Amino acid sequence: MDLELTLDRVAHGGHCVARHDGRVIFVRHGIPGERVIARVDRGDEKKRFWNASVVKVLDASPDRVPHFWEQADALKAEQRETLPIGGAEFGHISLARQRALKGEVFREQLSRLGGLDADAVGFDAVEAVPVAGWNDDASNLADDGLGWRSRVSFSVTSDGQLAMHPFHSNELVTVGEMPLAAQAINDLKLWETNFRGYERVEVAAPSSGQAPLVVLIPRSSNKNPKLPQGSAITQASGVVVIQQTRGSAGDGRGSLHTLRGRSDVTELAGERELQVTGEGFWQIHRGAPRALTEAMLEYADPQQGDSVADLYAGAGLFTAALADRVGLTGHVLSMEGAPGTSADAAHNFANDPQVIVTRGRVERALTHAMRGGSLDAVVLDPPRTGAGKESVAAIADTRASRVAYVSCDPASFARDVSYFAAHGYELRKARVFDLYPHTHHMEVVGLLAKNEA
Ligand SMILES: C[S@@+](CC[C@H](N)C(=O)[O-])C[C@H]1O[C@@H](n2cnc3c(N)ncnc32)[C@H](O)[C@@H]1O
Repeated sequence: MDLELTLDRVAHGGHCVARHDGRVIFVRHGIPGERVIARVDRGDEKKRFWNASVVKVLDASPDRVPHFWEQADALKAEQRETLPIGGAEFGHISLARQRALKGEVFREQLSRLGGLDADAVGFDAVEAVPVAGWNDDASNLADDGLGWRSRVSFSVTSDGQLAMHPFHSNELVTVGEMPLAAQAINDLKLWETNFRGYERVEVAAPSSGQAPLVVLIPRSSNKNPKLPQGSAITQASGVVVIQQTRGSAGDGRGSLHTLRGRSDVTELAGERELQVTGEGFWQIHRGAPRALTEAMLEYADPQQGDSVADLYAGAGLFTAALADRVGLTGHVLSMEGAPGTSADAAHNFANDPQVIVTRGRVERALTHAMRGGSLDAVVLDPPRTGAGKESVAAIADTRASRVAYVSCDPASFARDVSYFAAHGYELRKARVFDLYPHTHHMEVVGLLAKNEA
């Protein structure tokens, strides 16, 4: 069903809100203020909320620009009678307006879920981040929002072609480029290799300049995965297979074996080189490690001799900076839940006596690891779901006076801020970074400080 709609404000998740016959409709691929024809894609008569996607623009916003990627362009997809692939749902909006919309979402989430005014915590505007490695000169880089992804995950069609999914769809659309990905990933031309027998292909282009690592996830029917043939495979620094059981090798519920070359990549964290194995977590945007570390240090403000914790630490991006700041007289508790990634952290800090790498889930392991002791500062960087009540309570029990909270979801961030408030922590400052250009996602860094009664 096609409806003529006037699009109202932006909503979290990459939609504009519209109303029709008393019903709220969440519309993708539009811009607030536009008059459009939108196709309802999830429209059960009984539901109060519908989802729709723009198929024609009647009155365009001055901020509408030609989409940089034909396969993700909703209007071109309509002409081809296909669906646009997901992952670049803001590509039809100027970057300046994308950032303004993300700022509106942050304000709205912080107010609705955290009960706070973004102005009161010094939030001004979403900040652009140059697509540059830690030690690269960023002064002459174009701000076009392309080439930032150092990690990409592709699906595979049953006949072995690389593909991506449209939003909320099981359909697969084959791809022959990924404009958001780093040049090193596009240069591999993975789409020229046949990946029959595999379900997913992930690729990581490390900041050290090593050739990318290819991670293959086989179909459950593929009991004896073989090395695919193609130039992408010979150019990669390594090809590993992750046989999944219920989770992933990162979770310790899968097994990882190497088909060719290396099974890890080397990432740069300032002066340090960190090992990240297989599909272990590393910040996706090439400029994120530096931008987030600097913001985290500004807020956590670790001093020589301090005792601090890096929670949800991954392979140790923030642990590295904290270890250098607190020095040999300080202590860093680096806590990570995924066994493979925690093993990387143990390897990465084997020569730093001030770092204690602990594998465990923060909500259960932090209290045990603290044994009633206290900390000067805590850094946390949980997954999209946020920290949650139990972890926030355990963090509050450390009596840290400063908490630097790094988050990739403004909703779970705002919710957790309200949990922190119940323990006497106040959000004092917040910055928002555009680490996912052309998508609706954003990265928030907040400073929570203990109210001195
Ligand atoms: C957003 S990443 C941050 C990693 C690291 N700070 C970085 O910047 O590279 C979140 C990490 O938390 C881990 N994780 C997820 N849930 C966890 C939990 N309940 N307890 C501990 N770690 C968890 C994930 O495995 C992942 O490595």
